[in-house]
Amino acid sequence: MSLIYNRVALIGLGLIAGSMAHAMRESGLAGEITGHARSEATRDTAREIGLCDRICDSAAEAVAGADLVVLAVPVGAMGDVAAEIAPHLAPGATVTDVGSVKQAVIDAVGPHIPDGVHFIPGHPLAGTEHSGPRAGFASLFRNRWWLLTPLPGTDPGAVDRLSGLIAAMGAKTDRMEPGHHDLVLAVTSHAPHLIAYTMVGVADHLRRVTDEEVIQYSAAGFRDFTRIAASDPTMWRDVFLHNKEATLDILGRFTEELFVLQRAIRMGDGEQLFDYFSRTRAIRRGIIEAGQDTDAPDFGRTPGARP
Ligand SMILES: NC(=O)C1=CN([C@@H]2O[C@H](COP(=O)(O)OP(=O)(O)OC[C@H]3O[C@@H](n4cnc5c(N)ncnc54)[C@H](O)[C@@H]3O)[C@@H](O)[C@H]2O)C=CC1
Ligand SMILES: O=C(O)C(=O)Cc1ccc(O)cc1
Repeated sequence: MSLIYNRVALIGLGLIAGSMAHAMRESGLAGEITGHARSEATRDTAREIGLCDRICDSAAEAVAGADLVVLAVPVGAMGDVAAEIAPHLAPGATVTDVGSVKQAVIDAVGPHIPDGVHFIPGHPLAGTEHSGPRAGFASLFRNRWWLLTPLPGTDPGAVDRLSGLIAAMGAKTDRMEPGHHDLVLAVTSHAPHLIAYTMVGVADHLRRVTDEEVIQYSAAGFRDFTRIAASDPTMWRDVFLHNKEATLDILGRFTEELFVLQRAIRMGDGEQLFDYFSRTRAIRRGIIEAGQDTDAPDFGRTPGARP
């Protein structure tokens, strides 16, 4: 594959920026990659592992002359970073971000973007529970969605160029309205993370009573909860504070459903439980049959594939 941007600046050098650096280097998509992180320790680590071509001590230095700037910091830090880099952005450059929330980032970053610079908010739907400059890997985005939420009137050429970079890193792009993005992600990612955090908290209380049994004998479902609950606390604090309404809406609905099931258990209403679980099983099977879960076992869709 070939060069798409001459100079890419990565602000924030964690899992996502690191994975982008590896993916861009693997395929020669950027002429030069500069990087900056707020903490000296992170910059030192990034230098030590050769994450970028140049690690800069200031964000201003990193973005100077860049034709693509990627904001890869926690959602709550996006506005301050945008204010800091704004006077140093090159005319015609594109600024994108990778934040898990879109409307709040647009509100915080948008006002700082100078005329003649394209701002194209984005969100890769790919990640792990690991963070920091050593966490990134080139294949993170492969076969994953990367949503863009461009504002009306954004230069289509700039959006196509960024989409080209994302596709070259192996991801699939789609476009969405920011408010809709935030609602969809509240259902599919933000509320589930909060539920995982809560469930691990509950088990932690119980563990004191049951002498470590909960963790020792935990089956796969609970292990997944503990993996998710090990995610970066700063990042997730910011997600909930900046997608407050949608997350509270979904958690309200979740609580109502939970009470329905709780009552069915109390009343011994096996039929209601069975019907509910049959519906959710059909939803999961529908997702797999539509080929929308690339991680799922094959279930005989492909002739000759192992089940
Ligand atoms: N971790 C995940 O699974 C995913 C994260 N995201 C989003 O990507 C963004 C980055 O997340 P990760 O790479 O996972 O985080 P990370 O915690 O691995 O890295 C964040 C980096 O930002 C730096 N930083 C923090 N505040 C800063 C500031 N004010 N100025 C400069 N640097 C600063 C930190 O030093 C660190 O290098 C977040 O907005 C997050 O919501 C998006 C998709 C998946
Ligand atoms: O590790 C997991 O299971 C994730 O869900 C990763 C993830 C976290 C945050 C995002 O905004 C997108 C993806």
